[in-house]
Amino acid sequence: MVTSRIIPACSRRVGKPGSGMTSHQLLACDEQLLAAMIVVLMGVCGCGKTSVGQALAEKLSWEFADADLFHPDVNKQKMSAGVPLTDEDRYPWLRKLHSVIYSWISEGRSGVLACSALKRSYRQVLVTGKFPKDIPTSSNASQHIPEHPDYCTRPGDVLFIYLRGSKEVIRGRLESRTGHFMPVGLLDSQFLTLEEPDESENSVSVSIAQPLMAVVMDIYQVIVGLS
Ligand SMILES: Nc1ncnc2c1ncn2[C@@H]1O[C@H](COP(=O)(O)OP(=O)(O)OP(=O)(O)O)[C@@H](O)[C@H]1O
Ligand SMILES: O=C(O)[C@H](O)[C@@H](O)[C@H](O)[C@H](O)CO
Repeated sequence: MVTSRIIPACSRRVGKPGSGMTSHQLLACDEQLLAAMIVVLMGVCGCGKTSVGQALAEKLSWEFADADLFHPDVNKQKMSAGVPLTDEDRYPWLRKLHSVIYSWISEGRSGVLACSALKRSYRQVLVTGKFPKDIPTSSNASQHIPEHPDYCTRPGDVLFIYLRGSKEVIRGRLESRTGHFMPVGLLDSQFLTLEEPDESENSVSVSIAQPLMAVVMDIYQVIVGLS
């Protein structure tokens, strides 16, 4: 169930789901009306970003990327060892994910990105590609990846879908999950780090306390409503 909805700043048309045409083909038909749309499924570990994201992207015939595949090994080793990531660990990773978003947009392809994006500042890096001003100059994040001043998306290009659930429900799902590097023990720190998106961000909150395909359909209806 969608409980709070924040309408994106910029209304848009996207490739009609189920039309049989890719968003790229539709863009070629009418460049004025159609634009790529990026949906970021965000939330704490185990909220369903990957499962929901894969099913949603398949239903829409959109691109899909899982942010976990973009972590450097050192980040995964840290999480596997039960140590939460820091801002410095996350910023270069978020910048890489911004590049994924930007390449989809610049090629007129709509896409779904599964990414925790726990803090507001992380979501800003995803959207703008720029690090916050207060990042320490000594940080790995600012040293390893150069700034791209004109490398940003437009308002409304990126819609955040916050997969909202209780710690109890998510803990239960994580305890049943197998073959994943993320330990259940990091769930508390994920909730502590989480800054839920507010009215100032292009965001929609969706309850995950329902079957997987019901979550997917809630999000699908939001997207159809924007097209
Ligand atoms: N709505 C749902 N109902 C029941 N089980 C679900 C639902 N959504 C996801 N799951 C299950 O919960 C577990 C966690 O889901 P998933 O791995 O997709 O979460 P995630 O947010 O991508 O996690 P992480 O951030 O750790 O990669 C999986 O075992 C998945 O099958
Ligand atoms: O920001 C973070 O702490 C990370 O992205 C984590 O959320 C993990 O990548 C994910 O949850 C494990 O799969």
